[in-house]
Amino acid sequence: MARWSMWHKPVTRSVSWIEELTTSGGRCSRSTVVKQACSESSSIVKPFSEIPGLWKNGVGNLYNFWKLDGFRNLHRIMLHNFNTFGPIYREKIGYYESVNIIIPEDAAILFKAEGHYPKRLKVEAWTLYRDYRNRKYGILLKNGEEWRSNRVILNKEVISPKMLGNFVPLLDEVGQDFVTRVNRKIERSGQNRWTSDLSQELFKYALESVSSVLYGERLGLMLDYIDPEAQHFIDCITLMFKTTSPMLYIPPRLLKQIGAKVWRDHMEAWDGIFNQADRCIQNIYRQLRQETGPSKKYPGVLASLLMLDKLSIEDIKASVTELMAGGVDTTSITLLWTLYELAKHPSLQEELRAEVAAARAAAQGDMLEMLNRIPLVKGALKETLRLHPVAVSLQRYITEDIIIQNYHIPAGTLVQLGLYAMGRDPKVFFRPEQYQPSRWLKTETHYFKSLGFGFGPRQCLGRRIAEAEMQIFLIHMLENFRVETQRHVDVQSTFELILVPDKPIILTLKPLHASR
Ligand code: HEM
Repeated sequence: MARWSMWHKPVTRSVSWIEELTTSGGRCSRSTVVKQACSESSSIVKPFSEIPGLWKNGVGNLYNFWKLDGFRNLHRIMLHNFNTFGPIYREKIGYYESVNIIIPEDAAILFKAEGHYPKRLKVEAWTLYRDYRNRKYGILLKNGEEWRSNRVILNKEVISPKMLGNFVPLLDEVGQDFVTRVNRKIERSGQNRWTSDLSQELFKYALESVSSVLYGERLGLMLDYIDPEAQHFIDCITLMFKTTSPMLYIPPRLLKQIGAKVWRDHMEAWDGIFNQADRCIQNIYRQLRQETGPSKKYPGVLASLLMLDKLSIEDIKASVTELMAGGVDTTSITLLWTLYELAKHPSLQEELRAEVAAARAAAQGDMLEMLNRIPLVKGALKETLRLHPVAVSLQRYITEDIIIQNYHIPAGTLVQLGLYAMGRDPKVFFRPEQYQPSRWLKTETHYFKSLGFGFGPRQCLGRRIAEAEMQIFLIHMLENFRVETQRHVDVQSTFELILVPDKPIILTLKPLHASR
């Protein structure tokens, strides 16, 4: 515990160096200043080898990790390690080696050292699949200059605020259809309510939303009969994530060689994802070639990229597939957690409902305008991502030497910010166990605290789509239904590469208005 109380002192020093660096007119290189600072204060900067942690025996650590069911408990193990070692620790599990940090100010130092081509942990299972099937890497897996040149083009079509006007009407339509679907379920129940594990419904909502933005077309997942291929795609994404986590620690090449089931399942999952994405992409490509004149309607991200003609078709296909795969479990699980929290906090739910009603009245129903008037709804989503982040950690290979918590960390090291641990740390968030969306409205500093979508040029490419999709969903749900949950059901997270609920979340939706 003594370590914890020392946290903030050295951090202030490190940050002021970085501030000095960034305000020095850019003439002095950062590494030079760090080196200078190192030599001036070498008595207090401790070497890399002194960082506390378990990093000397990767195989032994892997065995212990496996005994602790670490493949599913990674987030809890990280939390425990920060409690044991303090705000920085080094670890090696199997062939995976990293330095882990938790303090927002240290995150600022990390991201300042990410370089021009930020690089995350390489997920070898994903690259091995593409190499094996001879498929191109998309934006998620590319690195270096190729990543940057692709990302600059994709940014304009996917994450630029200008695109929101195109995305919102498409997402709004899906949101309205979800309400109709829930009303149908309520009607059929004959009990004026619908109680269910909503996860499958939310997967469909998320896939319908992201596909509608990517392809400018609906897949029809809000209808009673749905295409079995689309359902298969959803199942494949879940399987793909689940089978990735053990392969973070055991080399997938080895598992492939011995024909391990986890590798075979992983291949099957990616095959299903690529096949469905190929079908959607070919369909739009065919339509585009048959079109005669320009259309006023927004054609979707894929068609826009094809018409722009700045990326090769293979690059477009690879990135659109990754956008489609990245756009399902991420938003749907965040929405599920949000509904769960709102069900547990009925008066907060009423506050949000009142905010949405006022926004609807002030914006006269204009959805784009409404999105500017719902700060508490946005706070609720941030709060969900604080307590239930999709990613356990953010990672970067640093491109220059840095000093964190008075330890020297050499360039090339994989440094991870423990997002889950940070969100639950009482030194970072006041009463972290409480779900309080209003904490994000206060003027107190949120410096490097809201990192659910990552940070900087390598942050989540789908962020704009995800945020709009989730805000629109909550607007429609709050306007139409009251969400309730069974009392005393405590749901935790489990690690399946992304964090997911460890048991079904059963929710009851009750209509606010009598059916017409
Ligand atoms: C609640 C929803 C979501 C969360 C919390 C989330 C979170 C993240 C995080 C933490 C990263 C890594 C960022 C970094 O390293 O700094 C990421 C990357 C990425 N996300 Fe998301 N994501 C969400 C939804 C989506 C959606 C809807 C899409 C697609 C439409 C998407 C596509 C991507 C892609 C392509 C990348 C890789 C970008 C790159 O490497 O340049 N995500 N996401």
